[in-house]
Amino acid sequence: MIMNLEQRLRHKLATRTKPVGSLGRLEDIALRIGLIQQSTVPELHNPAIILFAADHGIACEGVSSCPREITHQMVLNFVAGGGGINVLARQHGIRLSVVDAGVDFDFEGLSGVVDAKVARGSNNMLYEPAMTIEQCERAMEWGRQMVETEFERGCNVIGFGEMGIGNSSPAALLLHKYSGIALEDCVGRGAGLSDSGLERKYSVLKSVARRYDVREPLQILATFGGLEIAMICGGVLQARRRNMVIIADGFIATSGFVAAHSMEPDILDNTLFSHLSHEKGHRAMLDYLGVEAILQLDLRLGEGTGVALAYPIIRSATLLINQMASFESAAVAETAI
Ligand SMILES: Cc1cc2ncn([C@H]3O[C@H](COP(=O)(O)O)[C@@H](O)[C@H]3O)c2cc1C
Ligand SMILES: O=C(O)c1cccnc1
Repeated sequence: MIMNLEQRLRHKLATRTKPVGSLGRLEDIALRIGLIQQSTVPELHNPAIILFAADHGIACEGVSSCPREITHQMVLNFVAGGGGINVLARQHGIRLSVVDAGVDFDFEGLSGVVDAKVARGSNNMLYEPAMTIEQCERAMEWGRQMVETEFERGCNVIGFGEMGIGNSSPAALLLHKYSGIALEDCVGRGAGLSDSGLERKYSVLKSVARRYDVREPLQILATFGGLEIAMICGGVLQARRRNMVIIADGFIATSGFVAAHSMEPDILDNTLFSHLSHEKGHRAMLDYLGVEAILQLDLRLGEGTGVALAYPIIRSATLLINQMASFESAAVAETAI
């Protein structure tokens, strides 16, 4: 009998020295990566996380519990190696690039920050679209270029992180606009809003949502998105083109995947979803995409931290399918199961 690739992968998993199916979702992950790479010996090389940072015009409407300056202060912290993502990327041997997608601060050529600044933050979408179409396209192009650089370095597994005070607002609006899910179910506390802060955020975002009637995917992204989210969107599209394994992070980064999915639904074939965030709309977001997350740790940080935490598990899946003995090679009786 001639088996197709999926059948061969399933057969390989079923004949490793373990009860059938006992590696649970790790088997699904191995299967997925095998299908992406069209190989029964899938391998991950040179893992990378690209962290895109940007400011947001909407942040001055009191939609975040934090002041805008934290965006650039955190970028400096990432460069110094002190962010949560720095710790996790170091721990797991993941290359981290930090990109100024549109921070309202002059880093003056600081080494360790890629200068991709399209603007000093997005516009306040309460009054005008967050980005012009041209800015949005430029941001997407930067995302593509950053991924291309990683591809040229031999990277075949990539994740995206974000930093940008106020960016849970564009993420909520993008989910609402692309999916049609009620805005109320998309808006959460972000970095830590109080009850009254959450009410204010919802009322501001309701005004924004009503202000524009745009339906075309790129227009939605330009109107309601942010520069770092547009870069993630462009990056995801390029990573799919280069047939990489793509790892999605939390609510905010995944909004870039929702945008990419609206332009090219096939990105889902290459994507693994690292974790279910504590942020309110994330479960609805994953349900909308029809996917399940690997981890559930109540993280609500972003930065790519979920990607870094899920990576060793994803890698384990490839090591297991490649390195475990088969019943035959180890002379273990298959009937033992
Ligand atoms: C110190 C600090 C570090 C962070 N790292 C990521 N975020 C996260 O929180 C922000 C989104 O939440 P909101 O929309 O409520 O502003 C983003 O910067 C996100 O990356 C942080 C937030 C803070 C305060
Ligand atoms: O899930 C996320 O990406 C998230 C949630 C809250 C704050 N920052 C990021």
